[in-house]
Amino acid sequence: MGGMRMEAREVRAGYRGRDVVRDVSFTLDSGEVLCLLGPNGVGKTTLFKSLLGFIPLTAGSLTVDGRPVNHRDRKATASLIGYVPQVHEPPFPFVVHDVVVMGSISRADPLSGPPRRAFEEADSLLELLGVGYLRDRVYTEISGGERQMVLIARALMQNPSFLMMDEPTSNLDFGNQMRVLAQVCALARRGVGVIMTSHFPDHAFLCCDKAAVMSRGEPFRVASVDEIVTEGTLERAYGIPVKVASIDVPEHPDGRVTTCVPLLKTKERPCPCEAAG
Ligand SMILES: Nc1ncnc2c1ncn2[C@@H]1O[C@H](COP(=O)(O)OP(=O)(O)OP(=O)(O)O)[C@@H](O)[C@H]1O
Repeated sequence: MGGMRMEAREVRAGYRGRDVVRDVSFTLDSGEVLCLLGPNGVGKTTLFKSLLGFIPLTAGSLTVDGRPVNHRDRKATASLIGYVPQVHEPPFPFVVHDVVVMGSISRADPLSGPPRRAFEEADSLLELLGVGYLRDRVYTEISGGERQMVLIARALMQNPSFLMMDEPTSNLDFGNQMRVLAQVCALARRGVGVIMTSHFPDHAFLCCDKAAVMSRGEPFRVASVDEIVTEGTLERAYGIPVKVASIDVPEHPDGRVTTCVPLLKTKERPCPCEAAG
């Protein structure tokens, strides 16, 4: 893999003639992780849908290594850009291994079905993500965190150069959120370029190289996480006071971590113990 560049230029997209996403430009190189933040309804999923070709661009372009991405060529696009949707429950109780194999469907010959090696690949991807034990379980009967890993394995069946992950940590407990973010880092180390959305600005500091905060009425800008995830940007986007703090953590490889703290007005609430006294 290695050494590819995705470039979005002045992308616009929306629904029924109304642009939701305007003038989105960024570059993403192999091995980079871009975190897309922004309030509910601002257009994160819409941007994903347009970059994945589910809805048309009304202006602008998407290229990889300077060549326009042709979404009509499904096979070629599938190996270029993979997609991990939000965790959902499918209508049928498929076995986990089959859900992963289905990820190879755009590569498959429609008459003969998935190639034999797809079955082995599905096994090794589940192992790689640490969930080999789920292989014969029923997808509807596993937890949200386990489902997320299965959906990542399914997307990786295409061996995509770039991966778009829509809220990969939603509905996950604290531990599983971190396990998924650790997998995002591992994918990037293996050369995959990742774009992920999150509702937690801390996630950008935890595992991303670049960030963008989509905010109504503000231009879209991608830059380093430190440049983008600032108190001013978060306050304007989310409408709450926020402190961005760096704290010393000797156990951390960098010795310091940065975290975003929402400033709730806790002083106005009496402490329960005071009220009791
Ligand atoms: N199929 C659709 N038809 C028309 N409008 C839509 C459609 N899907 C989304 N929208 C509108 O587009 C805007 C952006 O929605 P989108 O789902 O992209 O936001 P989001 O940033 O992903 O939100 P969230 O964080 O809540 O998932 C919203 O105003 C939404 O109502």
